Amino acid sequence: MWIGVVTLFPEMLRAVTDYGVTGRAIAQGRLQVNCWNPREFTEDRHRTVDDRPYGGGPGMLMKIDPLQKAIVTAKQSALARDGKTKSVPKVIYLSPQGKRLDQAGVNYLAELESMVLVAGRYEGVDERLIEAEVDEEWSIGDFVLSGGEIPAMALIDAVARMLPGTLGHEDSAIEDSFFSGLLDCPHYTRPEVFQDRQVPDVLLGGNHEKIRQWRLKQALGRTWGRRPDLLEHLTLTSEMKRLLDEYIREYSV
Ligand SMILES: NC(=O)c1ccc(NCc2ccccc2)nc1
Repeated sequence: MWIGVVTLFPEMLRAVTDYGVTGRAIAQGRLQVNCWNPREFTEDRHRTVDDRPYGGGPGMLMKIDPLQKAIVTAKQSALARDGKTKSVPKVIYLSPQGKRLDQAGVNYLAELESMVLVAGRYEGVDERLIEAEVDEEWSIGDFVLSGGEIPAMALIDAVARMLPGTLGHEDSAIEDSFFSGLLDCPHYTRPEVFQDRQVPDVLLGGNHEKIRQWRLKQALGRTWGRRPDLLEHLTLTSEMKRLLDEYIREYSV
């Protein structure tokens, strides 16, 4: 997948390009991340990228012209890259006003061939730039950050995990609770006893079917207890209903 990022702080993207699962996906050629800095597209002596809002009020907005030039250049670069037929990259703006990102949204974005992520700074951008250049607006949560770079990197990371060949153990994405719509089950590793706390016996037993059922029951129970709203959107199999009932009965004793 080809991802362009329009940002005033391209160095921040090293957090995903130089480390971990995302860094490996890039090293293995499964993911490309390129940055374009609006400041490189300014034409004034002071390389101005922000301006005051019409109507007054606190803070500044990103200037339209340098931002638009950066977005257009990123899109052209996506289309000019060598290789097979290319679709025009989707331009995505990260903002608190966007659609809430969840795993379903990540799965949808992971299917795209390319995208340009626009990381806003200051109080955001001129609405006419959004109308003229942005295809989709997404939010990683109901809170305001000082810039869209961290949301952009969160999106890149979540999408990169879904690319084929990224997760060594293919099942881990599928077992990812959010992939299944449930919260994750508890996890344990050595030592067997930590501060008098034991690892659940079933996990030491080696009976994979019992372990699968225990993990599913724990995931269902935790979702029921911590995020009942997630359960509302799920169709439970008869096995899931049985396991959740067991959990609730044990929980209520
Ligand atoms: N919740 C998010 O995804 C998010 C995205 C960006 C951001 N800060 C930059 C910005 C501020 C105001 C308007 C547009 C962009 N903060 C949070």
